[in-house]
Amino acid sequence: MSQHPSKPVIEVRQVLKTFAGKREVKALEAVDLAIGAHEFVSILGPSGCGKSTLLRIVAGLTPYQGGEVSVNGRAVMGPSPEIGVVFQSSNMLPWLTVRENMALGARLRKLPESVWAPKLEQLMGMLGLKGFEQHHPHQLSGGMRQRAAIGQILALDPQILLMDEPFGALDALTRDRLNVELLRIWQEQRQTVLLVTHSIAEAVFLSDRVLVMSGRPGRVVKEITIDLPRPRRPESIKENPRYGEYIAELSSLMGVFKDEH
Ligand SMILES: Nc1ncnc2c1ncn2[C@@H]1O[C@H](COP(=O)(O)OP(=O)(O)OP(=O)(O)O)[C@@H](O)[C@H]1O
Repeated sequence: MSQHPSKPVIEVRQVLKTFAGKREVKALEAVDLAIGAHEFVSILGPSGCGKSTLLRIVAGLTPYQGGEVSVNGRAVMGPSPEIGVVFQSSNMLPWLTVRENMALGARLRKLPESVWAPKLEQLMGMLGLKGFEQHHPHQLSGGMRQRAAIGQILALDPQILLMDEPFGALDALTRDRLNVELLRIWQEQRQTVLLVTHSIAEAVFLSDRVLVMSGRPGRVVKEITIDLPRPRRPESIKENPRYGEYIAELSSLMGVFKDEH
């Protein structure tokens, strides 16, 4: 399952994860996946099947009990600068401005301002945040806050982007717009992306491949290659008959699994 011809950047083999507690939860069982350089891969699966857990394991934020996880051929032992993680709600500090928040990671890593400042300028433009540099997070719309959160991560130039429902809290229109922006940025910078989403349309629009997980304990049970031309635009892609076929195939697969909680 999930074989990729080039040497994988992210490789997960037979990973097991059980949360201990009053009621033990077996979250993941024998998860396999491999993601090649510059690929955009999405994970779909019923609620509670372990998608976020899997992403956090790859990010080095959550330990696991069995199997192997490697990034660029090295076993994941903890967070690493080559990986940037974007969560559903932005983790910007409310007392800092947008610019200060976006510069924070670079400052903490003690990178010289001459390196990150021009990059920040470019990102502000790309993300439509010009003119909002001195605003505080609460002065931004939800969509802008999430753009700034993505900017915070991109400012660190990660080779790999892990995204957990980054647009899940936004209205449909804003979400569609940010998907277009994300794709534009990815087209330019070609990070290796692993995205967790609940939206079949989002997964099809953005991805090279979509992985479908089973209900808990989650496993990757299906992999669909999205063979749609790039660059993709929402208007033209929806006219492609294959788009509808992928949506239908994934909808029927997702219908098989019940949400678990
Ligand atoms: N820290 C934790 N302690 C105990 N159980 C946990 C913890 N984190 C997650 N779980 C459990 O593990 C299972 C998988 O959770 P996870 O958040 O990875 O699923 P998900 O597929 O991302 O769900 P959703 O789509 O609803 O966000 C769930 O049953 C959840 O309750």
